[in-house]
Amino acid sequence: MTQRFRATAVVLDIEGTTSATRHVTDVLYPYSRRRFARLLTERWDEPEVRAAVEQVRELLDEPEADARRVERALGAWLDEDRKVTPLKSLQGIIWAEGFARGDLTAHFYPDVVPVLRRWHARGARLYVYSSGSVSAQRSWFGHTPQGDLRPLVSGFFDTRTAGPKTASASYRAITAATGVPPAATLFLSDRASELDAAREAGWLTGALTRPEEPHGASDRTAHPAARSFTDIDLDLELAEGTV
Ligand SMILES: CSCCC(=O)C(=O)COP(=O)(O)O
Ligand SMILES: [Mg+2]
Repeated sequence: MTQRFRATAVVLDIEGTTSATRHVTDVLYPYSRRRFARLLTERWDEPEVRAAVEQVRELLDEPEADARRVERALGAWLDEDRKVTPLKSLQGIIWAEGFARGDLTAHFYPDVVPVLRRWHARGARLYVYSSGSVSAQRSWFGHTPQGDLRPLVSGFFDTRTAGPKTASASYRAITAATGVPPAATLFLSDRASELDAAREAGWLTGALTRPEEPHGASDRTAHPAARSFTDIDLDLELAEGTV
């Protein structure tokens, strides 16, 4: 069923929305898991690695946790698919290098890229908000089978720069950064808990209910539901009171 939204900006979730969860869990996750030990031993003193290690120690409440202990924690969080900021930061470092080397390629559902190009050409502003780090998001959009999609995107947000995806304050922080009124901002995600938080911040919401997605919102979600991007009709005429 086609869903019509009057919005000037669209904020995109990645996993389960633009892209297959399986590609993340079956390709990217094992790639990072195999490289954590080396990153933590050989690059322990790099500021980005150190900052993430300190966050891991805080979460564990173990200020002296060494590289082996940190690696074990990262592995456990991966097993549980915990979207924890330091895990995502360290994965982002590893993945950025993997994409740059040509080891990794992103996945986008076939309906997504033509629609994003069309929306962008018509003047919509596109943003990304994912649990994956901004560095991972840039690499993902920069290395797709459909080419480099980064020119389509006006800004990237993650749990470090905006906050947790299930907190309405995070969506308010994104609104402050984009300057686009909440009522003219559409968030597309597969997770009802994220959509609930965006709606609480006054955003428009669209649930992606792709049948092949394991965590996808059900068709009976409280949010307007679309099975693919071709079911989303974006009306770029500015709604009264949104400017
Ligand atoms: C390319 S970003 C890596 C994907 C990832 O690690 C992740 O957790 C995605 O979660 P999302 O918020 O996009 O559902
Ligand atoms: Mg998602």
